[in-house]
Amino acid sequence: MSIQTGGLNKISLVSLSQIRRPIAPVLDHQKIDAMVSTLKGLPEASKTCTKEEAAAMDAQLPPIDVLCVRNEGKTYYFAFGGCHRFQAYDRIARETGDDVQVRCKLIPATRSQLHLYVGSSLDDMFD
Ligand SMILES: Nc1ncnc2c1ncn2[C@@H]1O[C@H](COP(=O)(O)OP(=O)(O)OP(=O)(O)O)[C@@H](O)[C@H]1O
Repeated sequence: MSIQTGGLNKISLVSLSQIRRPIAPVLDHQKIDAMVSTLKGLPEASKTCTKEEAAAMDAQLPPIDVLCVRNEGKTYYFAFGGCHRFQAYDRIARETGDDVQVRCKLIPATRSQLHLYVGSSLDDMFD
């Protein structure tokens, strides 16, 4: 649980295709395999977390913190963490050919807060 979402209990579903991920991840592919297994409800799901954690997660991945920014009347979603969970969702989307719903904790943010993360690329974020 992050500092920003410690007090937010609500979990929202946002389409994978709607979430912008400006920063390229460094990945552990075994972890992604295990997460994909979790999403598919397969037994090897508990490889990268304890059995108790996996059971508590009820065959789901923990929600990902997603910034939610309003700009010119539209809502934009940005994620800077959750790299491995996104890769797992990406794989399921590729395999099924469908957009998938991502479990998120939405954090309302302003343009200037987003600027802290992306710097001078801010305007490119809303293309
Ligand atoms: N196979 C799995 N099944 C279910 N949950 C998992 C699995 N592997 C890890 N988790 C849980 O998913 C959460 C995120 O894991 P982790 O931080 O390793 O990946 P991440 O998605 O890249 O996130 P971050 O960018 O915050 O590091 C943790 O709470 C972890 O316990």
